[in-house]
Amino acid sequence: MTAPLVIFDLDGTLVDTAPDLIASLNHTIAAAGLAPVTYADLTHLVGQGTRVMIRRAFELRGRHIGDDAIEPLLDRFLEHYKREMPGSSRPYPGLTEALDRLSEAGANLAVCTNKLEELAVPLMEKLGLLDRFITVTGGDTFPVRKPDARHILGTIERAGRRADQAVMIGDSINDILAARNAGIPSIAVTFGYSDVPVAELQPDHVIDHFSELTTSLVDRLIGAGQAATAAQA
Ligand SMILES: O=C(O)COP(=O)(O)O
Ligand SMILES: [Mg+2]
Repeated sequence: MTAPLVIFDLDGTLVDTAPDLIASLNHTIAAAGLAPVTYADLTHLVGQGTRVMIRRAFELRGRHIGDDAIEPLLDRFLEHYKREMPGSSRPYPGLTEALDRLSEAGANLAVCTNKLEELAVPLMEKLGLLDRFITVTGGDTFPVRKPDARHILGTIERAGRRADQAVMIGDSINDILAARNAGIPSIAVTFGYSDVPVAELQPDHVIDHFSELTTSLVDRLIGAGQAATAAQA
């Protein structure tokens, strides 16, 4: 079997960024007089990038915000988030061991996140993760983002690989839908920021800890995907 391409989501999958997202979001919306949001709120707000997160925070408080009004608030968020980076954000337990395991077995690793590239890349760099991945694509890398299949397919192309060699690992509906739309298998993690239990999203597999992310699991899911495609042909 050719070496797999293992594609990871970032926020809520590779790295626990919630405390810093909440701090920067609350700093941002305080400027508009909005009350601070909590971790429970964040699971409904995060997933579609910073602009959508700000808009959803306004909706949560019963306020509408137009596209033009978001831009200065986005700048306020970016300035705060970049200044504090990496703040208290840390890779999830067992991540580095899992990445070592996969790399030693010959897998290629990539990141497909809806976070802006200008935040995703330096965050990963500061956490010592960047060099492990052959490509990192963000929510603004292509004209579309997850759950659009083209975000994942574009990531696979940048990695120089094919869709039938890839698996997607994520924490939210955007990841599982994007994988389904791209026709690749998915693994959901239970420790991220989904607003529903991830099993309800019907991923191909669910893990509670990175110790469960083994090369045999990855090979099995990719092999099953290839078998299903062959059966349809
Ligand atoms: O920051 C977001 O809104 C989403 O980021 P993710 O795609 O890495 O989960
Ligand atoms: Mg995520």
